Amino acid sequence: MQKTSIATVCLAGTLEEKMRAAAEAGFHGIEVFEPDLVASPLSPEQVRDLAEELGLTLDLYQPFRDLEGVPEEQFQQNLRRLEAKFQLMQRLGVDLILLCSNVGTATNWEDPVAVEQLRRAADLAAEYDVRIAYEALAWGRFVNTYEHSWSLVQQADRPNLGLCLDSFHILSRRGDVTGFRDIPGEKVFFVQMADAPLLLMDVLSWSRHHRNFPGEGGFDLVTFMRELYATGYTGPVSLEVFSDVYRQTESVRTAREAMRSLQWLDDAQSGDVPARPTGWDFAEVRAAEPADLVEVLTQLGFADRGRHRTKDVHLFAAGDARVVTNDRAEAPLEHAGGSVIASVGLQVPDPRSTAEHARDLHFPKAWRANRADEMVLRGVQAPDGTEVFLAPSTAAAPQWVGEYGSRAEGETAGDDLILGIDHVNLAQPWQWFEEGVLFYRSLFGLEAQVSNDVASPQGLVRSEVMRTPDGAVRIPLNLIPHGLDPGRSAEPRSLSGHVDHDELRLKAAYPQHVAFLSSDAVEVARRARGRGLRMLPVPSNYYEDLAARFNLDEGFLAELRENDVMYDRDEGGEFLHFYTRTVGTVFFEVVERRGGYEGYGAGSAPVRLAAQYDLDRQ
Ligand SMILES: O=C(O)c1ccc(O)c(O)c1
Ligand SMILES: [Mg+2]
Repeated sequence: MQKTSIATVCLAGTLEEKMRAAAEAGFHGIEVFEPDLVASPLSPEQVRDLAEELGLTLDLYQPFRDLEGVPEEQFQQNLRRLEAKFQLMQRLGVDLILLCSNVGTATNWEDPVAVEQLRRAADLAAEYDVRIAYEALAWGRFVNTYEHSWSLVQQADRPNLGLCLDSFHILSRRGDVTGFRDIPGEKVFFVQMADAPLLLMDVLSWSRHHRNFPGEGGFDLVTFMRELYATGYTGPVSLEVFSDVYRQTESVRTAREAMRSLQWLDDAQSGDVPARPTGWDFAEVRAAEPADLVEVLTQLGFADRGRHRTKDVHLFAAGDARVVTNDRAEAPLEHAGGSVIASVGLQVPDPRSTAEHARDLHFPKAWRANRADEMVLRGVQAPDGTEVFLAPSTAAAPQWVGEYGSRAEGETAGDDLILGIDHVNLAQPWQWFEEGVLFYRSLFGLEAQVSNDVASPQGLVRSEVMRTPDGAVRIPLNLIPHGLDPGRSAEPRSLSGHVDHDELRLKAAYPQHVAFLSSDAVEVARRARGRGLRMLPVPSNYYEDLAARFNLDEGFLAELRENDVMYDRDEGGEFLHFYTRTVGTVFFEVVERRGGYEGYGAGSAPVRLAAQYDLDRQ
């Protein structure tokens, strides 16, 4: 990897805390963001000494604003302002300054005037051995593309005047990065990387609030890096992320996430794609009231495959869907009145190499005590605390199934209409949503489907599905809005080691679910009702709306309505699904996909959330 750097604006805390966090995470250097310095009690000399002590280089001083394209008198004032910064930079020991394209004070723009002023600024900088990196802000008044900034830099023709390429400014405007080929690498003085969710909003607000780290958003940063390296650029790759989330989360954790994002980008850019999971091995649900869980699973058609030889857990199975449940009430869950998807098992081609990859990315390990004669699954902890176990890909029943019960395998198969796990929906505390996206992308090569917002009575739930291209593994991540946040603070979770009791308790406060794939959802619902299952009730208004939206056969509609089964249709095919009552905070869904339907029942999620909210309050 090339030299790594991070802008202090990415991190929470004081300048000193930011610097310590960057060093702790292993960054080579930092960009000093001016407002952080101005607000710091440290003198420039002390900042310089602290950097040296921490082993950090000070790579860039930024930003300098609104210099060019102004009337001469104003320009002279700007030069004085600039010179003061050069003097400051000498005290800091920084020799590169970032100059943003003018966003306000330039009024009668003419390229030649700006060129001449950039040239004069560069000549002044040369007296201080300073270099200037000119950055086209996406909302620059006249210069807002890198092509334009490059044209001005070329015309100004000074060795100490070059470009800063910032992925956000370029990709937010759908810039064409193949144009980098026209720029010699040595004229790129600095590179700032940021990702962002693909939002439709003005670029300034998008940039100032919603940037995130590479791999957490929707930009094609892989192509960006390839084109950048093709110029021969060898300078630092720096992160510059303005984020409402990361400004308030623990800085060491954020810095580690930032470093991981660069590792992912480096791997991805060199064509290194992680081995993808081939399917679900199991889901583990723990409840304060395990008997309730057992009841719902049994009613759904799951067979009790017995207790584990040595642990207080039970296996329930139907088709290839396997759910492990706790036998005894767990104190922390009881306290929260909840339940939790404690872990999931993913089948991967080579668990050992996925585990090694997890270690390289510094994801904490998940541990389970095992006896010598038991199959050991390697595990890793997702940012939300969910443990993800790595099982070998297999078409047959996994080997560990033999550790349960005494009955011969296959004797109690469960309902034959249930085929396997379709998806596992994991609620994400707001401060770790982005980390969740990078976790599944960097470790498992999952891809993010376009996100959407789902209305709930307690706020908007942002939902983003991480999935394998073939759909074998789908993990919708739901960002829990503040209204639903049970008072969880942004306190750092332990960065290594086991999910502790507090962790479990907090996680148990969020609704999560496991969805099973079936070949006939209406029939599964009918049978389950026959066994006494309480479904999530669907209001009559929903079916009237369905009738209006789709020209459904009367009999079919009645069948859906009688069984509380919901319906959706798109170009690909049809979707039928229903939800069970909630046990603590976990519930189950049964889905049927007809044709090439790839969604999750858009339109039904708000109805589900409202129904659950209603039940919760009864
Ligand atoms: O939002 C800004 O003003 C701003 C400042 C400096 C940068 O490097 C940048 O990308 C944006
Ligand atoms: Mg920038």
